[in-house]
Amino acid sequence: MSVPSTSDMVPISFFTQQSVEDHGLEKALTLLYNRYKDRLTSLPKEKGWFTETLYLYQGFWLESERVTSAVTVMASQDGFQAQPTDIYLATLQKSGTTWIKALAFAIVNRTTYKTNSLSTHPLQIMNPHRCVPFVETEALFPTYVNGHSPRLFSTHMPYTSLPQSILDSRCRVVYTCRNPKDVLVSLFHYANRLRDKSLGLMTFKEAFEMFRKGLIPFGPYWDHVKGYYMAALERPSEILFLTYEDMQKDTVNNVKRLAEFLGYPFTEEEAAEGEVHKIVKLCSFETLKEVNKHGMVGAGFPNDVFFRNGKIGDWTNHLTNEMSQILDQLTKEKFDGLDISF
Ligand SMILES: Nc1ncnc2c1ncn2[C@@H]1O[C@H](COP(=O)(O)OS(=O)(=O)O)[C@@H](OP(=O)(O)O)[C@H]1O
Repeated sequence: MSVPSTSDMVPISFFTQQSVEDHGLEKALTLLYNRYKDRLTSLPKEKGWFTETLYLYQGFWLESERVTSAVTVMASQDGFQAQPTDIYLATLQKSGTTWIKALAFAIVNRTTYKTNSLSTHPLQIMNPHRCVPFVETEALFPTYVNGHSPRLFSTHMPYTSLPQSILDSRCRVVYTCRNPKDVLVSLFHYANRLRDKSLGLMTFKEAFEMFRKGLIPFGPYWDHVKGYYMAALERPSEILFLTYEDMQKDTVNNVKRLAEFLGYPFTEEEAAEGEVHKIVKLCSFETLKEVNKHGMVGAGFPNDVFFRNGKIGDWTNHLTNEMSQILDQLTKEKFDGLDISF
């Protein structure tokens, strides 16, 4: 896979083979682990999905040593500096992170990366995860070095755990959530592809039991969603709350809404030229899956792992009636009084 040279617009991503080799991802994670291990040992623990351990930190379960994990969250809280023009794309894993990264990147950078010259568009060449870095990974390797604005970041951190500088900066935050039953199914397949080989494969029953107890990375699911939902109610001009399902059902109008919220509304001229549709197509599951058939995002993360089937409702092929009812009941209780539907 050829990688375009770094420009002012694409952040220098540590998430490339080259820089992983140069800097040593494992070494960086080990350094962070050593810095925070005293804090980790005092935390409640459970079995992880990807690694041996999930730690309960600030009310949420975090894996031990991964790119987005307890130690990278702690390091971000200690050192991450937000800028007022930053844009944050927050999600729980498997809720549409890759898709929203592609859309936001394409929208914000559309004058530099034109949808008319698709063959050179970064999203036709590399994974959306390489175009938009995680806040959590800034603690490992800073990615924006050219004073580029706005900086686009994603994060899996719960609202209440965001670095204080993000909360204080009043930057724009986009939160995307997804039906918990589809999140569970997606996470189950993802974990079985990526978890430490020594742990063996998970059964779906095992995954379900952990999910319902809230034991997922950055979970409980319901608390994560509710945290951002409440924040969006309080600060609607700063936090946009989207669902994966709405995005699927009416992609065009939600992309327009996203562009407006981000401060990059489509002009009438662009609308007449079909720019919205071009961006929707560029970021569609089918297009991105094809681009990402081969290669790696970075060490241990094949490009194709982020594109499974991209549909609403695959849970019907995995959950028994009883499992479905249990999760429906939990969702009803936890989201009581909130206007969230899938
Ligand atoms: N462009 C686009 N459009 C629609 N759906 C998409 C797209 N890209 C990825 N996907 C599907 O999203 C699921 C992966 O979720 P995330 O991107 O949040 O995963 S991650 O947190 O970044 O690991 C995963 O869902 P499942 O297919 O149900 O497993 C992906 O297939």
